[in-house]
Amino acid sequence: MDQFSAEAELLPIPIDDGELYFMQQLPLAVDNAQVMQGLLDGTAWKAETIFLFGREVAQPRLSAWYGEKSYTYSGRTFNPLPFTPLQLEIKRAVEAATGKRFNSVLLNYYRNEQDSMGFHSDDEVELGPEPTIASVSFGATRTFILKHKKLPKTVKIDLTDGSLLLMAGKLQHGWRHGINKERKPCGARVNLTFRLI
Ligand SMILES: O=C(O)CCC(=O)C(=O)O
Ligand SMILES: [Fe+2]
Repeated sequence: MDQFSAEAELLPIPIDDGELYFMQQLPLAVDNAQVMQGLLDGTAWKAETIFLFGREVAQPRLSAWYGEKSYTYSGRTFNPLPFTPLQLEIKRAVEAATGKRFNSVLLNYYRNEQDSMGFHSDDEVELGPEPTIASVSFGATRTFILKHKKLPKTVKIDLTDGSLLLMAGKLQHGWRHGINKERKPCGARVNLTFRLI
């Protein structure tokens, strides 16, 4: 992948109440399919549970937390595993592309069209007042949906294989985001959200 090709440009997506940037292809030393396979095989995937109306149910996806600091997410504290070499390589590429630093990553594995992520803001206090979160996707394209908290506004972004989405500024204050189930069958997708705690 050519570092200076148009695909590897981090471009702003105009949005009210926050900052959003998109890069079509994060420049990496190996191709996306190899990275995807490495992440599928080399991650300690877990079916985390959540409490829904007083009942414990499995989240509709698998996930794993890696990095240098423990972290509270959806009211639960995660003790991360140390970064793997592949994660460090992706982190290095993300830091080069964004000029930002990260020390943890949440990985999510959407096995098929039935897997999803509910609407939320990544606004935990550990992330600071204006969290900068870099989201890298591999595998099947899924639609990332942003819903404004106060206004009837929705923004949809196709997160394609190899893409990088950067959320920054007041975005987590103004918006929630999530991934809906798909009606049509689709393959597996892995997403990494790099964060600084
Ligand atoms: O899978 C995605 O693109 C979204 C992930 C996300 O919102 C998160 O990890 O907080
Ligand atoms: Fe999120």
